[in-house]
Amino acid sequence: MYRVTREIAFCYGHRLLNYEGKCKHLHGHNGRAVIVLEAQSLDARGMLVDFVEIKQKVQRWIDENLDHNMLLCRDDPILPVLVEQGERVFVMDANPTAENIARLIFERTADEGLPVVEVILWETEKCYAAYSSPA
Ligand SMILES: Nc1nc2c(c(=O)[nH]1)N=C([C@H](O)[C@H](O)COP(=O)(O)OP(=O)(O)OP(=O)(O)O)CN2
Repeated sequence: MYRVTREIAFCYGHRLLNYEGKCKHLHGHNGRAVIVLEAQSLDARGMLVDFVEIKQKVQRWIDENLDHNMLLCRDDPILPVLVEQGERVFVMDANPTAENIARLIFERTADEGLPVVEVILWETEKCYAAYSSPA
């Protein structure tokens, strides 16, 4: 089995709903997403997937949608205020935890047709969450 990974750094703001702690307030992170692809065989070039293809498909989407953006839950009461002020937001159906951001990037990578098996989202230097293919 072969694996390739590419790391994508991006900055985002968020806050957690239904959470008692400092993360219930608006704050930001320098996050890193690690995209893990897996396959049993290689193409004629000897590659599982060209690292450049991961950049073109996944990093571009992250740059355009998540980077320097506020990731907020659809139910967040501050959402209409920010929209009214012309602020940039990315609306999530779920609470914007590291787990749910990892899943969001996983599903986007799969939608691009890449053989993704895991996405790790480093939210801080010390904490990460991962989402992998259902068994
Ligand atoms: N399982 C999860 N736990 C937490 C999440 C999360 O997404 N999933 N998110 C947060 C906060 O958003 C953020 O990550 C801050 O965490 P915290 O450890 O409190 O902050 P620091 O890394 O700055 O820790 P210090 O010890 O204050 O340096 C919380 N939990």
